[in-house]
Amino acid sequence: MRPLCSAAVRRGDGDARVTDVDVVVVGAGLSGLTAARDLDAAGLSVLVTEARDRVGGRTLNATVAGVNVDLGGTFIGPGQDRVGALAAELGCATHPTRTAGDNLAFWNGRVRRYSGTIPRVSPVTLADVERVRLQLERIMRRVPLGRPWDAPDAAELDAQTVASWLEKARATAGARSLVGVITKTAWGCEPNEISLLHFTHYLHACGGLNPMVDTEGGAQQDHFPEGAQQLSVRLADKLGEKVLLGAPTTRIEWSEDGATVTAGDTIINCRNVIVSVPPALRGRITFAPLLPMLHDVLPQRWPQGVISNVYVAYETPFWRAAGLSGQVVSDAAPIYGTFDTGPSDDGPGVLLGFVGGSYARDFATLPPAERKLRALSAFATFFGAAALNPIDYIEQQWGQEPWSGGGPTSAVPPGAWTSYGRALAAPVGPIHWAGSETADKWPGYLDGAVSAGERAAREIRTRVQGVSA
Ligand SMILES: Cc1cc2nc3c(=O)[nH]c(=O)nc-3n(C[C@H](O)[C@H](O)[C@H](O)COP(=O)(O)OP(=O)(O)OC[C@H]3O[C@@H](n4cnc5c(N)ncnc54)[C@H](O)[C@@H]3O)c2cc1C
Repeated sequence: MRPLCSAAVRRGDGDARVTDVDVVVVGAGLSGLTAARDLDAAGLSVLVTEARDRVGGRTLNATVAGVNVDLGGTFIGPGQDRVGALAAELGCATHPTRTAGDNLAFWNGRVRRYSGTIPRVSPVTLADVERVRLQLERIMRRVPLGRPWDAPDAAELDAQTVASWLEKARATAGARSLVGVITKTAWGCEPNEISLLHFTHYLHACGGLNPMVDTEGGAQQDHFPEGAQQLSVRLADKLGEKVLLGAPTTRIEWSEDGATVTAGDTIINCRNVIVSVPPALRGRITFAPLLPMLHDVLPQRWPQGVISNVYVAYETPFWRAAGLSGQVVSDAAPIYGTFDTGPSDDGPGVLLGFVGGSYARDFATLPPAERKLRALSAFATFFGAAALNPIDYIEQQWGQEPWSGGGPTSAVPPGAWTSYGRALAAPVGPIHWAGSETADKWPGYLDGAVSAGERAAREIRTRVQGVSA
């Protein structure tokens, strides 16, 4: 089919600008921009409407003491082929995350050194964590990728939280705390907030617990020295005027033949729409007519977690001289996990810390000076008094970002997948769904954002150009 017309925005009679394109993509995060890139390359006219005045969504570059850092999505690892291929194509280099030296665990009020991923807090806890991991991975193999509701015991898995399952499995307090650190940092929630079906589906989509939590050989293996937002910035640069910033989509009127999208003061007539915002934020868009019931209610049942991250910079990475990697796992608020993302032994030294779950909700309400004090105190508990003298400090509260609604990803509660999951990625007439959370592999990650964008673009090409999906 011929493209409807060029994507160039033109002025209408009144204040509103009216334009026609083949496809409107709502959201200029990595997923939406990947979809737009593919459709543009396939000869379809596209317009990306973005609420913020920047691209990249949950990726955001910043500097601390002059060093590039990521305030959002940061790491990539083996098996994340789609984002790896995109990074290579766009010339976005990656760098191994620093692992040299011992890790630290702050556990039951004591700091201990260890090597590897799982902190050796006690032999009993270690053995129990392994037992729990094996049980969870046995369950995950029953949960089909992209169709968790088809698991033979889906209803049972979706009727319990991770916390209630741990209790039933008689997990030790140590194993429960460790799973708690994982839910706080991976989903921004507590174990009693997400369903076991969601947890095990996610594990399956990542290839298991170790690929998800490991640094070497796992999802934290590499990062982008120029920042992960560069992926979106470079995609947007190629799309040029086809990306409209500061234009929140508020209304989508649709029929089987097409849609009219209202984005800021621009009204766009199009043949198809891809909505790439986090599932919870779909509910802020008025769809006329109303979406089918499952699609309409889903945003209420797909909440984002809450996470904040902090970066502290020092003259030098003094912990390296003490034989430490800069990685910490902690069972106590405010900082549950840290990484060393500094450039070299000469300095500046840079530590990233994650504040997730229920404490992140409290943390966000504290005055900025108090937040900084608490974060520095935690770093000092881990690395000693030298951590109280930073040369720079920055932080990001994802729970207070209106166009993210939290982060890092959706913390899906019991009952949601089995009741509404079928509507997560299923198109409705001309409306298709992208966004990392709709991916079958690595959902909630940069890789999932890319593969979901690619899948949504394929769906549209099948519909419009008859290309096989
Ligand atoms: C603190 C943190 C750490 C993370 N760490 C990692 C990591 O190490 N590795 C990893 O792989 N992933 C990580 N992630 C997750 C990763 O960043 C996301 O999965 C990914 O960036 C999501 O991309 P997306 O395009 O699907 O969604 P988003 O990035 O959320 O993009 C959606 C876009 O839609 C826009 N939007 C929303 N509503 C509207 C509207 N009504 N109209 C128009 N535009 C709208 C938003 O402004 C945004 O630009 C992390 C995330 C956070 C927050």
